[in-house]
Amino acid sequence: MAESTEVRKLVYLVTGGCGFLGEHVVRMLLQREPRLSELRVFDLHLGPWLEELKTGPVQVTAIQGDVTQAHEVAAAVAGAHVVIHAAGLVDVFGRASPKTIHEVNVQGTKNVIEACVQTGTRFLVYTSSMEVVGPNIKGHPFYRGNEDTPYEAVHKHPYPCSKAQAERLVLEANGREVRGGLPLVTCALRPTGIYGEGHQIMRDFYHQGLRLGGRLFRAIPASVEHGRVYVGNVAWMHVLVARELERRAALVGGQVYFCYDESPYKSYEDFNMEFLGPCGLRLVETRLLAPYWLLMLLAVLNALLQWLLRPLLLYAPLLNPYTLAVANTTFTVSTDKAQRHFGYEPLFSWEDSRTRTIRWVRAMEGSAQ
Ligand SMILES: NC(=O)C1=CN([C@@H]2O[C@H](COP(=O)(O)OP(=O)(O)OC[C@H]3O[C@@H](n4cnc5c(N)ncnc54)[C@H](O)[C@@H]3O)[C@@H](O)[C@H]2O)C=CC1
Ligand SMILES: CC(C)CCC[C@@H](C)[C@H]1CC[C@H]2[C@@H]3[C@H](O)CC4=CC(=O)CC[C@]4(C)[C@H]3CC[C@]12C
Repeated sequence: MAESTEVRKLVYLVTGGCGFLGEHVVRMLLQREPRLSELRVFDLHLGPWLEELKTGPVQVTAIQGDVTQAHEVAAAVAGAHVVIHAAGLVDVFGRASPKTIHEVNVQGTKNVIEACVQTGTRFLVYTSSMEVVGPNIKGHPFYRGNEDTPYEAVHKHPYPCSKAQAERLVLEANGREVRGGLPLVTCALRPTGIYGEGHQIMRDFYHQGLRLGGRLFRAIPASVEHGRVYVGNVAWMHVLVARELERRAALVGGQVYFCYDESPYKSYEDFNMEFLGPCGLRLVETRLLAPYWLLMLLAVLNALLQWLLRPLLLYAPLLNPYTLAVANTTFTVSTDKAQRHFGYEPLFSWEDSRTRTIRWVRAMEGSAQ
């Protein structure tokens, strides 16, 4: 915990505070926000690790709740100075229904905004996503673009649709009068594919590699770049922008920021191998064996099987037409907007991010080494 002579007087609320990103935001706030007096962690499922955080100088309040329930959200928001809204249903695999995704991501966000307005909370940071922009269903590349790069954002999938709608609501709410008469200040952060300690899909790839005798098979051409950002840097960006929302309200309010750091531009699979390689897995070149049309056929078959089996069981593999399209379309960002607007610099270098992630993969049970 950071010791500081600054007065602790601020109350923060982190929704989704027990998720992959949320846990990093919670820990980062405790380490790097010296003005914090109380940290409320709101989630549908509370993690046992929260207990160990309750012994420091900051009051950590765990709130088991559902963002789709307006009264639960309002009770959690009341009296908070800042809300970081990271709760969301991250599902591109067809596990949840489109209705549920909409309820959590859109209605949940509406509830958070209304709670701020009703209770007088003035600062709201929303965790959006690169998916709000793309890749679009036409497969247009977004090559090292920034927040102002023109791009035809066309969505059909429930997840990006819901994130885009929610982001719009948050940005439109900037300037609304909250209880007490002052204006609400909001902004949205758009991470690209987040990686780091706790990343479930990395875990899945690692275990799949172990099952396949230490091998993974290349499905996507190495030339397709996929944007990635380290979870610690995404968390740091949330902490920093939350702090600066008050001081730089006129500049930051109503803005969107991509989350970026020094992670290299690579294909999704080559990037994963930066961590899985040192943990004993290798990527086998099978592009000739698995051309794009064959992968698309498998993806469509998976979607069909999911639909057929739905009455009996949930079949939700990683490969479906949507995930294949996302993985197979270049989408990378190159921007310094967060640096210009609120002084963001990545807290973790690429070497640090890589080392930390490798250490986490190695610590997983059944390591290949
Ligand atoms: N994982 C990624 O690569 C990216 C994630 N994001 C966004 O970051 C945010 C966090 O994502 P992750 O940490 O990856 O996902 P996660 O699934 O690990 O965390 C989401 C958290 O929200 C909670 N939650 C879900 N439904 C809820 C509800 N009805 N009420 C209260 N809490 C609820 C979950 O229990 C979970 O702890 C999400 O908003 C997601 O859209 C954005 C870009 C990339
Ligand atoms: C062998 C397959 C073709 C490889 C499948 C990989 C996919 C599961 C993942 C490739 C790209 C990922 C998405 C991307 O990083 C952007 C995202 C942003 C979010 O806000 C949520 C997660 C995700 C949609 C992420 C999900 C997994 C991939 C589709």
